[in-house]
Amino acid sequence: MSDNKFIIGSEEWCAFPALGVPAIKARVDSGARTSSIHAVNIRPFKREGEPWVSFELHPIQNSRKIILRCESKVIDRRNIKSSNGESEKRYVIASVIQLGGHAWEVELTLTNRDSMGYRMLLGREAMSNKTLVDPSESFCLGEQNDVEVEQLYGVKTAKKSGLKIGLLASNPDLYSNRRIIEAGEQRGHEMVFLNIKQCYLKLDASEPEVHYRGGRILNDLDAVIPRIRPSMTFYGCALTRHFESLNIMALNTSDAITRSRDKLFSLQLLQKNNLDIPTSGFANSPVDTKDLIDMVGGAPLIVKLLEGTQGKGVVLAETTKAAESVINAFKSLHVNLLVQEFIKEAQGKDLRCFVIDGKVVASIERTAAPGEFRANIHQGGSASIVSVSAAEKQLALKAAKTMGLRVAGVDIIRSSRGPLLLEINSSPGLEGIESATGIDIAGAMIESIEKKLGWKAE
Ligand SMILES: Nc1ncnc2c1ncn2[C@@H]1O[C@H](COP(=O)(O)OP(=O)(O)OP(=O)(O)O)[C@@H](O)[C@H]1O
Ligand SMILES: [Mg+2]
Ligand SMILES: [Mg+2]
Repeated sequence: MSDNKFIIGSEEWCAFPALGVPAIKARVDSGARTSSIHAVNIRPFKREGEPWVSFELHPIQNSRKIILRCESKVIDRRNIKSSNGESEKRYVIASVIQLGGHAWEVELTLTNRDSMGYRMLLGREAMSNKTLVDPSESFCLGEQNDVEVEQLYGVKTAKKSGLKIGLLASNPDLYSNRRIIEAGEQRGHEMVFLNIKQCYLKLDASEPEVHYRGGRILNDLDAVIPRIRPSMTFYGCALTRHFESLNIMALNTSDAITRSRDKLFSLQLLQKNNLDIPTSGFANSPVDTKDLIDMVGGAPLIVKLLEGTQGKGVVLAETTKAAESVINAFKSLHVNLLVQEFIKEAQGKDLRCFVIDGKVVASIERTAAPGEFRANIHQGGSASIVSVSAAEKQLALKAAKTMGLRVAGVDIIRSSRGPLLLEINSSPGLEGIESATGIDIAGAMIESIEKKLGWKAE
């Protein structure tokens, strides 16, 4: 039976002549049914009435130095479950694989394998009747070193190019947005400012697209940085989600942004994960106002609108009477509000920790203007450098992780019972914190994209 089968190891070098790929290292995995190959910026198109795709392939593991654009006829679209259990609809192509001296046609699904070690996975369907696997061996059909592989690509090597990164925002003149564009360009990338309102979406099972006013198609971006203002949350998150469905990386995902924009939901998520927050209460009916006030320890207390920013919806009620009338007044206007214990001992100060990729990259202390308890810069607060304790750092990191944010501005208030989380921002401003600390935070944000996409400067 196995007479004409040949043995392969757990990794092998393959080639796909029709795709213009002279060498790609594959992980051999008989536990996987289908084979897949790394593909980004996948663009479906029609050729002589038939469905085709063009895609970019970075054939070298953990590197984007070499980029090939490949084209192939599409033979199917299929739901594939990846190793992390998530299902994804993928294009399927057929191509002749060369392995050692052997060649035969295999099916490949196209997917972004940036987060995987290998740019290609050889599954059992492609092996059947051809090969036997010896998992204890590697490169049974010959090894190739980096230099040889790069030489093979020599002629085809695209000139070293940066990434193409879209900034999804509203105002290009804002300090934070200017800095992000500048930092990306400084690091050698092509930065595109995209006004969220001018993007529109094509929802289609086989050809999803994002268009920009005037008709330009934005499917060729490598990554997007969503900087969605609160009033644009719904549309901005839908747009970010659409980019994600095109396999374009979002620095913060639409899910995480949506989650963090709901203050009540965020607090629930934080307390569920045992992270300390000020005791807070939420009720539907004014009938419960009195008890709600008692529940958080009575006046003085804080009343927060669920949809406030820059400190605008945060009120300090000094007495029980004042608290009752403020709460009932808001209730009669049908706005959702949160009642919260007042952390008096913070004396109008709070901390902002800027978290990127599981690290606190910068922290400042904000101090409220005289006579004010809100430390927001927009309320006249001032920023200064501060050293934060290990416990405070831990709290900030856990909070960002709980919310699923790769980039987060975590606000912490120092109470007599330790640091408490106030809120977590998915589009934290850069001006106050960069000027107080002198740290290149915009650069660190771009670096996070580079890392995630395996891009390295020459
Ligand atoms: N429970 C509290 N006790 C004492 N001070 C508080 C409390 N909650 C908020 N503050 C103060 O009020 C400020 C604004 O509150 P918070 O951050 O919750 O509101 P915001 O409107 O969402 O602001 P942002 O612009 O940061 O999103 C805080 O930075 C802090 O200084
Ligand atoms: Mg806020
Ligand atoms: Mg705040």
